[in-house]
Amino acid sequence: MNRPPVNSLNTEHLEQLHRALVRLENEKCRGMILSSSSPTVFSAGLDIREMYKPELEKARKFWRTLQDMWLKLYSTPYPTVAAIHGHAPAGGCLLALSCEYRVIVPNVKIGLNETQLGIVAPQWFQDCMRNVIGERQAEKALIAGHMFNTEQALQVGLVDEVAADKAACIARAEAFLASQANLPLLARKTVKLGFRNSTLSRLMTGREADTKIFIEYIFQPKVQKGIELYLQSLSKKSG
Ligand SMILES: CCCCCCCC/C=C\C=C\CC(=O)SCCNC(=O)CCNC(=O)[C@H](O)C(C)(C)COP(=O)(O)OP(=O)(O)OC[C@H]1O[C@@H](n2cnc3c(N)ncnc32)[C@H](O)[C@@H]1OP(=O)(O)O
Repeated sequence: MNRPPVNSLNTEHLEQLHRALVRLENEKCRGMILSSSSPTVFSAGLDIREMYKPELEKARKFWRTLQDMWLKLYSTPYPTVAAIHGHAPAGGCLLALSCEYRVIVPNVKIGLNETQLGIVAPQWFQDCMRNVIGERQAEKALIAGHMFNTEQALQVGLVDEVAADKAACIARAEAFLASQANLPLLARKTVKLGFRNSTLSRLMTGREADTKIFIEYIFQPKVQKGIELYLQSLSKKSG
């Protein structure tokens, strides 16, 4: 990902990611490392500006593009690793959770923090967390909107490994891909999809309902007010 300063996910960036995933699949890619050009941020999650006073059709397109990208990422036939050498809140955490393996560096915060922002992580975000860390830990983390530090993320199983820095993180991600390289492709892909199918189907069969929930939620005046205040707090911080 290379969308400075924080790889926030707007419609255009989501489309780029989606196109890249389609291309990798068409080219029979043998593995992907999802990484960031930023030295300190993996992805800041959804671009909050896409949800602030949007036009209805633009908001719908934004959400459908996010759904398209995630459906592709979660179901890739090739192995995927997230090299998390920077913070990964909310949608950034979703990207990492959607890969098959996660390597993180020290001093990083990762989690589905939506509750803390006064919004609700969509059901499929929650499913991804549950699938990785289990029901009990996911429920606790999501209710609190908890951001895990590196040690906590390792302990709870949100990530698989800690590496010292970006170079080591990429090297460990490559080692994971190498460990998968000799597995029969069809068997590997079938098992992966078997595990992920119910989560994928839940969104695929309820896409329109999911979009409607998103639209109705973000168009509420009190939610818009919350987004406005949050945007102000973010830009004050950097100002
Ligand atoms: C009943 C059922 C209802 C279901 C309803 C479903 C509704 C679901 C709706 C939404 C779901 C949303 C999921 C999300 O992903 S929301 C996004 C959450 N993300 C965050 O909270 C992260 C916010 N950012 C940060 O914490 C930091 O920026 C960090 C990533 C840690 C990086 O810190 P730092 O390096 O110090 O950078 P700055 O904070 O100074 O930021 C630099 C500039 O980038 C802007 N920024 C940051 N994050 C975002 C973002 N997510 N979107 C847009 N812009 C962002 C920030 O304002 C700075 O901009 P500027 O320099 O112009 O001031």
